[in-house]
Amino acid sequence: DYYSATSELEALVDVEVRLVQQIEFYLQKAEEQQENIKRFLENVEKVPDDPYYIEDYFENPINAFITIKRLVHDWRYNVFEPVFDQSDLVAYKENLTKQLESPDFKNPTKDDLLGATRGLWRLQETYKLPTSQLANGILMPGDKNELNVTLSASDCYTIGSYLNELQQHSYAVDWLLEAKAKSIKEVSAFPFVSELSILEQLAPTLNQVGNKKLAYRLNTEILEKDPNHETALKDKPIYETQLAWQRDPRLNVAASKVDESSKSLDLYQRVCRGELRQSPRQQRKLRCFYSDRGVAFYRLGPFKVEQLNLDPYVAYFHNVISDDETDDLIEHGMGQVKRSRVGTVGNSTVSEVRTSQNTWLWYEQQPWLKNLKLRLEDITGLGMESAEPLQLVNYGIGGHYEPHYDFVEDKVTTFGWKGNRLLTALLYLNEVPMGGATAFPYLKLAVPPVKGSLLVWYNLHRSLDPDFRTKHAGCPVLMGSKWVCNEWFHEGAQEFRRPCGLMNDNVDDTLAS
Ligand SMILES: O=C(O)CCC(=O)C(=O)O
Ligand SMILES: [Fe+2]
Repeated sequence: DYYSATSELEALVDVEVRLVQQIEFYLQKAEEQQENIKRFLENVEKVPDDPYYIEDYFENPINAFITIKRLVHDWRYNVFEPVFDQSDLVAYKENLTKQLESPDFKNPTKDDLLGATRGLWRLQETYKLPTSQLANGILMPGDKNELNVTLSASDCYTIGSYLNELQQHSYAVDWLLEAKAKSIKEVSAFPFVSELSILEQLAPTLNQVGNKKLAYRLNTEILEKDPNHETALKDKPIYETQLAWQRDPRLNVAASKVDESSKSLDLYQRVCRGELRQSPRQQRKLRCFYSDRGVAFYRLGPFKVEQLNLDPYVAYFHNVISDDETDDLIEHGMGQVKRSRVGTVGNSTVSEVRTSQNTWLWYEQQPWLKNLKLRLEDITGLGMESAEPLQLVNYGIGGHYEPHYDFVEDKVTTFGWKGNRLLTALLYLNEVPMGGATAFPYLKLAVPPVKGSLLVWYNLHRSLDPDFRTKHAGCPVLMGSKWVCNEWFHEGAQEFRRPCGLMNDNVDDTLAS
């Protein structure tokens, strides 16, 4: 699909470039034809229509000839035939169809548009972006919108309609209202959407979200524009009855229940927005320092460590990988990534919980990754015998990964001797202009992506019991795209490197120096 990663999106530009070429070719032909016909008409208009002059005019045999020729010949061959003859158009249509259906020309589908709409909606919900701002191309307060992108009435209308399909009716109302306001202002826009079409969507949606009053008013507006409008006529008495009910307080039952899962989602979104963060008191013991991780090789060029949380231990290692390496990884991923799946091996599905694309890199098959592998081992102090291949991930429009644990419940069937995912090493490969932080809702921690830096944390306690405080998420990408690498170190074969403890809650200090 086109919506879950930006690498695929770039291919769309090619599609459009070719479409532009085709249509330009068509326009050029059509314009040439128009020019010819105009010139022809100018000549015809030179013939006097005043009887007094006509006689004079035809005294000249040449004029007589060209007039007759025009009627016998020119009108037919130079005007009617080219205009009415569709064979040029047929050839053109065939050419275009052939291009659109060729295997290297993947047309985006309705699902892509639904996916992109869902992405926009997710951004709007997570970052609390007002619809009118978003419709005018402003992502964050203070954003200057230098590219001057705005959405037209037709765009807003499409988003509204698709949000209805996605059952997000109250957001749909916002977008349709925006479309309505814009359609009144945009008189000569193309593509054009009529106020009536907008009202036809808007009135029932308002009804659905419980705003009966406005639904009724807009339904009346539809009838003002088209007194015989079938649906509006049918809906009118329904709205009237509902309004009468609403006015009766005995029929007014307000029920608002918030379920557990939406509460947890709300917590995550607040962390993504930066509304919830660690207090200075929580942060007071965090330090930044240089570390060679006990490896002589790094004595002269130590890592820059930034502690982000002490228990469970979460830390940033900065400047771990060079621009050349990040570029190589991204370039490698460009043509390879496929829609990400969630669930266990053999039992995974595509899901809106994780909208991104990814691919796996096996170290044995990619000798150029040898240095990176060594570096990851040195930093973590762990071995890669039981580790997974490197996972390369790309997030597109509104791409995110909802809160989850990296460990699995049934480690024996899933991973055998390799055991559970002990430590996550997350490498950030590019700058993300807005959004895309890695959020730990329980730790009130949102880690912004820093290009070339590595985020590490243990998913398991010293006892190898899962540490549920490590629940984390990839916040939606608000602007740009996000490339990361995941490396999961497993329990297997680490017994001397990270010896087990008897207690769950031994504070982990293996990474802390
Ligand atoms: O993209 C992120 O920031 C987090 C990714 C993640 O948690 C995962 O892939 O398991
Ligand atoms: Fe994760």
